[in-house]
Amino acid sequence: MSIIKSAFRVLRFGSAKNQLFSLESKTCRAFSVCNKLRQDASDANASKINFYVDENKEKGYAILKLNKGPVNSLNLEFLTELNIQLEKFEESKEIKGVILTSSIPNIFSAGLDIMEMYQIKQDRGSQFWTALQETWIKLYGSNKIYIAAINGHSPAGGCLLSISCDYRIMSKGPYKIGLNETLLGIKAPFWFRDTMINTIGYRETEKALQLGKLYSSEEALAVNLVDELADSKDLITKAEEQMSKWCAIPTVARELTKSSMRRDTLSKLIAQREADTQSFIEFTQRDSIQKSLRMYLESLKKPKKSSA
Ligand SMILES: CCCCCCCCCCCCC/C=C/C(=O)SCCNC(=O)CCNC(=O)[C@H](O)C(C)(C)COP(=O)(O)OP(=O)(O)OC[C@H]1O[C@@H](n2cnc3c(N)ncnc32)[C@H](O)[C@@H]1OP(=O)(O)O
Repeated sequence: MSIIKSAFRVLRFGSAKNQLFSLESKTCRAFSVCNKLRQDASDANASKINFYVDENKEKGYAILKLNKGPVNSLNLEFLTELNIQLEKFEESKEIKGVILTSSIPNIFSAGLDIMEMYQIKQDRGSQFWTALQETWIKLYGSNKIYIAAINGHSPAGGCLLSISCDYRIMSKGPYKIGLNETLLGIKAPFWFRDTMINTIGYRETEKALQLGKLYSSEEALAVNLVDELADSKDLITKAEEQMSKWCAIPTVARELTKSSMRRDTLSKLIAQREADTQSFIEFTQRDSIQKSLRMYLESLKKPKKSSA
């Protein structure tokens, strides 16, 4: 816990502001295969391998594979580890860009870990929310090139991760992506909303957020929520091709352009991080919200109907 607390302090008070101003399936063929891979991911998780990093310094980019079974849900510990890794990328002279993907079949990320909000406690809740803010600031405000290779479902916080990147390629298949918070009885935070507006525009975001819409991959492409679709087997190759293209652009000009496009959205949260954290705690502690979260958790835990 003390490691988390010190990392939390570094991340909380460390580089976020400087960073801002310095820059600126296909479905598994058989359930048994899928379950085996899931189990492997869970085993790796038990030994605390929550993500893998594959750095190709010659080509100038890294592949970051989320690996926190079963569904890459974002809890405090995972976010803290991710933030440390994102900081390492940011400081690297050799790495120009990162492909963000998942090693778990059919799942990019299930978003925030609902257990972090259910029966929330002030102390941990604040640390959790601050770590999430930090992840977003680091990703959305990064100087580096981030390409999301979305290999499966990507609801809510999973969608936020991908729309914080510079380019998104999604696997063809029965996958869903979007900000579905209203379906959980909660309102998407303003910085989730604004990142979505910056990606798909105001009107589409207004509809999507009110309805809690989860887009199929084809629908996501049609509204520019993702930039490209790929067969699952080609996803990483396509992301690498795209990365090479982005890496070939003059770095400073690209960074300044990115920074100028994203500065206002980032500044809004940076100016009110503590108030945003407090709102999160107050809002999440409400009885009505806790009731919605409990019902949602129960619905997730219901035994799945056999597809046979
Ligand atoms: C005045 C007020 C102002 C307020 C301002 C601030 C307010 C702030 C409010 C708070 C805002 C928070 C924003 C929230 C963002 C989020 O990200 S919330 C999380 C949303 N995520 C979801 O809805 C996804 C839920 N999961 C799924 O739909 C499916 O699991 C899946 C991803 C499609 C995968 O399906 P499948 O492969 O069939 O796996 P499952 O069997 O469903 O799941 C496996 C186990 O994982 C558990 N699980 C799934 N998702 C989560 C999760 N997000 N958190 C925790 N746990 C999860 C699931 O229960 C299964 O568990 P077991 O049954 O124990 O195996």
